[in-house]
Amino acid sequence: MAETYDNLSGTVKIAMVGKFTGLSDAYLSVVKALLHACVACSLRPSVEWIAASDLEDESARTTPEAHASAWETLKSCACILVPGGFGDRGVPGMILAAKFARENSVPYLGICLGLQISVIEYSRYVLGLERANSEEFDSQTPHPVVIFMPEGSGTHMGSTMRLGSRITFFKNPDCVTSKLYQNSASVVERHRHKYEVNPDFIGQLESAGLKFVGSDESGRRMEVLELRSHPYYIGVQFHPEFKSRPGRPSALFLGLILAATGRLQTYLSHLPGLSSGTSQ
Ligand SMILES: NC(=O)CC[C@H](N)C(=O)O
Repeated sequence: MAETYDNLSGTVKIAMVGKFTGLSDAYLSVVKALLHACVACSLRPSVEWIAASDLEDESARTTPEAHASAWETLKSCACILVPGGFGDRGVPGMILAAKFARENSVPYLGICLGLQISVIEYSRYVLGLERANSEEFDSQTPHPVVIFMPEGSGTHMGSTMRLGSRITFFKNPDCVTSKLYQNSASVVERHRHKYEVNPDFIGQLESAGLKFVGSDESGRRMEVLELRSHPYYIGVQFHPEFKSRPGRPSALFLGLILAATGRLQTYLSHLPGLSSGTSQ
């Protein structure tokens, strides 16, 4: 691995947009997953850490230099990743980053909170539901597009969090996510969340172009979203970074880096045929 790393030629700039307050190893797995995916593409990752709050309009008034620099960095990156997180700090900035990615065809991967951010962004700016939000950030929102999961975790005692390995079924084998998981019909990935997409808004969001291509076995809990009219815009409720390994990069991180470097379509066209199996 070390030898391979030394021989990497190019660099790919990845914008990581998150809360980033204080020291945290919460993003370590994400950084490693990016490394695994980049090495598989013979590239070095250059991770640009962008504090989401610096992207917010408020920051233009209070800390104009940080605001300008955050936007300059975001615009210089080949792809954008919004990782998981809890709490409302930086959420408006993450929404702006997702909007920027969507409107400018910049490859985007939203993980857990990052998926929920995409749903809020799309609801506000495409459906026109100005105050759409997650109940986590605004319990009074008139448009709760992300809601608290009523049952929490039934199988993991003592926790309101939905945790651990669970299966996601792809509704349509033609979606980019299923293809990246080697054309699997389903995939097992790890979870860690309390909120989920509100099923009452799925119809509206899908009619407006945001497709929910993967769900749990009930079909009501959304696990994967894609924007078809975009080179790579994927949100996942699970955490694909936890199962990424050197030499066996996570499919969605690989997809992000391939899209960022203009190689995704070629890669997808060389995949094996449809399988009815589960990707582990
Ligand atoms: N791990 C996460 O990103 C969690 C997202 C969100 N805070 C939730 O609880 O659902």
